[in-house]
Amino acid sequence: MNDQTPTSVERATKLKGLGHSRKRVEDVRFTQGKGNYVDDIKMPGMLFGDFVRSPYAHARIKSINIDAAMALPGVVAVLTAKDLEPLGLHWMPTLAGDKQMVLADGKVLFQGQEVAFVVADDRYINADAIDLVEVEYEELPVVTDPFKALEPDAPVLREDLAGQTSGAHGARKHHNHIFLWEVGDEAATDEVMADADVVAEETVYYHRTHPCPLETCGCVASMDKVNGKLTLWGTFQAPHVVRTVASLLSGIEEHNIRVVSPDIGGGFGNKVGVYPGYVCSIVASIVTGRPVKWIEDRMDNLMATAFARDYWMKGKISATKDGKITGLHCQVTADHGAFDACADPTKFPAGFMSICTGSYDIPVAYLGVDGVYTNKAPGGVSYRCSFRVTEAAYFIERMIEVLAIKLGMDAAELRAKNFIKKDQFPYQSALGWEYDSGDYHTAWEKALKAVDYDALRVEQAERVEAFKRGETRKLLGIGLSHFTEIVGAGPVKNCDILGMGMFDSCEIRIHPTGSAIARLGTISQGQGHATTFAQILASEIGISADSITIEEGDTDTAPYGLGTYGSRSTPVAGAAAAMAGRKIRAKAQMTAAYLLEVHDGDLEWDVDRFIVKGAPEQFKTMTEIAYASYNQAIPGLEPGLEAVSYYDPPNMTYPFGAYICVMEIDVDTGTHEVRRFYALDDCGTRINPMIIEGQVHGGATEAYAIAMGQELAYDEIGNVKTGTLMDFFLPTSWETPTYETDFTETPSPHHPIGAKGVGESPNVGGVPAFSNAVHDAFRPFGLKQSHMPHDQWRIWKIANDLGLHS
Ligand code: PCD
Ligand SMILES: [Cu+]
Repeated sequence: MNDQTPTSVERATKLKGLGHSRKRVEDVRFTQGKGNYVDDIKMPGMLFGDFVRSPYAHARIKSINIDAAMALPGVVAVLTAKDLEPLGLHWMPTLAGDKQMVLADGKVLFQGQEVAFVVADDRYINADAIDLVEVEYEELPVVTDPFKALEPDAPVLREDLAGQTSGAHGARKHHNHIFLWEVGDEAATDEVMADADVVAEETVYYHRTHPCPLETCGCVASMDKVNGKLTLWGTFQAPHVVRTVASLLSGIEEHNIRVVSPDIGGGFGNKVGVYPGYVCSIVASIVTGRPVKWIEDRMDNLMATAFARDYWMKGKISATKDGKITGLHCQVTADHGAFDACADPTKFPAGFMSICTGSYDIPVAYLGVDGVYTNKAPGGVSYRCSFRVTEAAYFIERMIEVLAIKLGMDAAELRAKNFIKKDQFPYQSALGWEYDSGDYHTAWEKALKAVDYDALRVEQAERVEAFKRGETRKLLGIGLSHFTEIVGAGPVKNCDILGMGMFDSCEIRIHPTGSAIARLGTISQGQGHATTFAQILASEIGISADSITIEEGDTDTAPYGLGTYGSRSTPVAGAAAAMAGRKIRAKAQMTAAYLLEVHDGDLEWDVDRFIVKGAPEQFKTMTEIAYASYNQAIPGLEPGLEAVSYYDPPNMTYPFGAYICVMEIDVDTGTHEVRRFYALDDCGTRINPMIIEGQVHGGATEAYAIAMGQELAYDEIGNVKTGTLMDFFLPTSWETPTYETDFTETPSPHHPIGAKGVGESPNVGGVPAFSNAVHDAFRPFGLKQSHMPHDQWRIWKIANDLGLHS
């Protein structure tokens, strides 16, 4: 080699592959206002659809009169359940094995429920027409409390299920009961609790909230009657699933349906489910023969689309006197709203709530979850948390704190004492998971050291003394959280959605001049897949990330995949990308061997080329190989250089992290100030450190929102009290704390590049850190448990109840 030849390191740097903080390629378009969102789609002759929604949470519909609305010029159609019934589309299946009304069929079950679909020439006519639809309601008694819903004389919500003693997930014990899901060994757990030295008990409530992405949900449906093709653009987190479901529901053959997710303005789980708006838009387009657009407004989105959480978790945790945890018992009452439309893998009606033993080595455990119907909107989703993992993490991280209080032990020490040890991985949890890898002690020690934990405890103790002497009105809280996530659903053998196995895919096509396009079955909603998937491929196939186009979201071109949620893109589609890349390399090696006139086995891969072993000056670069693949006849090889991989992961990945929040609380006003927030994440091999940092900032901010003020609140008669952004807390830059990010790197042993997901981790770990900080500030004054969100009023109330205002 002469001096001009770049070294391997120089060439690797140029590729911008794994570990490179490559700038997000999608941002050029976004920052210049050149994104292409659903509402940007405009078609000739396009109509607009919008819903008449129920003002009541529970009412019988006595009549619907559409005459006045139809008489308004510009109104093309008004659909009601009666129009959908002959098509069998007035109800639709939910992702959880239940069914849901598309348009109110005889009654309404939550405020904001879709009653009629008005189709008109423009949005303004629509708004007027909605007011002209006359619906006569007869109010029925409302149940918004899941415990009251299970009382013997509670009103019957789902009359359609009358007499059905079992549902999609087993026996129903009451007319408002959906299922009881049980995991673990209850008898053994009870036994351990009975003779334990110490048992701490607490009810932990994780309130109802909402993902509230900046862009609301919407779609454009266009039925081309001439060639029988339906095109559906929409804010879908799982476009292929939408295509399959649309085909099964409508009877239109799947090849005649094209589903496209264009740019999406945030998903956060909200855009996983199937909503009545999609069905009605498709029907309206078929009926009118014109494209129909439906876009929610903010209130529609908050009131009627997928909520998150609403879990009442009754816990018991037992330990020896010196703090070794011996058992965990968790009984959940889960408020699912009017229809069970939770987005979870079929066999997991409470998602991965059974990860609630967290980061700890707990020998026996039991989890029971009762799903309950109430008069609230349907659609429990994993709002930035893989299928109920934030609920699980919040539960265990609160129980640890409660146990520490009971034991009189430091909560950081109690955690360290019970962590699963590094040499215990792969670790079999009492509730059935196999944790693939972890090194919790290292992460925890790093975190405690970074914030100087011991000094903080000293400062806190001094603060309490100063407070008692009347020298200050501010308390100091130290919020600890060590979480274990479970992401990357999932092995097809136990994870499916409506029977569709949860693999994912990547298809790569190398062009003759050595650049490439790759398509995947996932869909970015802001995560930056176009940037990071190209990086995985760059490292695998030796083509610069800048020369690789990544495409997702068009079912006519992308290979089948289950979509993006549950931080599954990196663990599953990312793995498929690496595997497809390796197929490309395997074929490239044969081509290189032919060109260099050596045996395949005499070659070795070196960043972007194959070199002859022992003779590195003889090589063929990927660019040369690409050209030869198309333009030179190579005996025994087909022309072209393409590969596809459908990847069924052997297990999920288990990212983890250590978060610490230091918070000042003003006892008199109930205000708080986050003095410090330290977030250490371990997501295995890091593809793009800068994107990871962005993910942590975003997720921690959503965690902050949820813990400190965000709530989807209802009054007793089922009115949504937080249906606008005036009331529903979305932090602005003004409220958002500053974050310090850090990492350790424990690769997943089964993922081809060792990567684990990270997008949801900061929410999973962040919520307990913020909430524990509030609790910890008041702990010296006797506070054990109080419910989120910790808004100003609730914090003031804690202080008041503890007698700190007198
Ligand atoms: N190791 C690693 C991992 C990861 N990464 C990166 O990061 C991201 C993320 O990833 P993940 O974790 O895998 O995830 P995904 O799948 O992709 O995504 C999903 C997520 O994501 C998150 N984030 C975000 N961001 C934004 N911007 N937007 C949005 O919307 C969102 N969302 C959220 C959510 S909620 Mo669910 O749905 O609830 O279930 S789930 C979720 C991407 O880009 C990747 O590549 C890296 O770099 N490395
Ligand atoms: Cu979740």
